[in-house]
Amino acid sequence: MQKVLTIAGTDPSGGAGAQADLKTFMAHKVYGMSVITALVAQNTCGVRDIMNVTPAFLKEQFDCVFEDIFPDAVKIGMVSQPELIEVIVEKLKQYQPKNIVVDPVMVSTSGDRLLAQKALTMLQKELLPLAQIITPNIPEAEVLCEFSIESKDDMVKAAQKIATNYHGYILIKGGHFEDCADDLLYHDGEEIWLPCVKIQNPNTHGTGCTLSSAIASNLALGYDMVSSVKNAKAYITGALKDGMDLGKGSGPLNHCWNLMNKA
Ligand SMILES: Nc1ncnc2c1ncn2[C@@H]1O[C@H](COP(=O)(O)OP(=O)(O)OP(=O)(O)O)[C@@H](O)[C@H]1O
Ligand SMILES: Cc1ncc(CO)c(N)n1
Repeated sequence: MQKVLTIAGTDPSGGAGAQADLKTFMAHKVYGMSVITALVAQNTCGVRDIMNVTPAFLKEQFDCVFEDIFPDAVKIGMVSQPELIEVIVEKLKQYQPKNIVVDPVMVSTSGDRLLAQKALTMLQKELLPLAQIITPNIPEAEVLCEFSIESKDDMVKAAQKIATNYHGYILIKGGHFEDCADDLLYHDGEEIWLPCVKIQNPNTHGTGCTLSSAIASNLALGYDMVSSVKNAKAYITGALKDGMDLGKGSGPLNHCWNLMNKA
């Protein structure tokens, strides 16, 4: 059984964060584990409050997992404090897991800031270099490349700029564009586009969490990076097409979309 760990914040309404990650792991038939960075009081309408764990408690959780059930892949999501990023960097260097996916979560779908400003430098300088792949959405890619992204050409320029400081795979997600949801996978000067028509579904809470967890699951299952990203894109597209509609805001995804027998 392949084991996958998420290091992330929570969502009590189950659509994003660690809860979405664990559902994604389950749907990929891998064994899911979670190290929690923060308790987040949120739902489909927005974030109300954040309670970060202490660095010491984060360390304990890390050791509990790695001393007992060593993961085949690790996905890192919301970490908003520099002290917590520091612990993650230290522990990843200590344990050296093979497949590391970093979703540089900065702002929630509802527009709430999830990354403290002073944590950004630490994220860019210390955490991103440890990842095999990073998965920024358009606003996050704009922060990393320091110019605004209006088109697919800009996505390529952004990836090229980010690649001057970061040498792993870069997946820039196009979900925030109006007319299409094409994602760009960039590595070593090579561009691979993952085209997708925009699905008319306002319920996109946790799409980024789900995509990065699906990539981690596929890497743990032994797929190479390009296949892992393509499989994950197919998974998120299927979940969006399912059209489940829960909650009063931007609703969550149905992770059972490919498991349910729809007669
Ligand atoms: N309406 C849509 N139709 C098709 N694909 C979409 C749509 N919205 C998002 N996606 C896809 O979902 C994945 C996640 O992208 P998105 O840009 O929404 O991430 P995100 O902003 O980090 O998500 P979140 O912050 O909500 O977790 C990408 O593959 C993107 O192309
Ligand atoms: C805990 C958490 N991580 C990530 C996101 C981004 O959607 C969110 N809303 N909440």
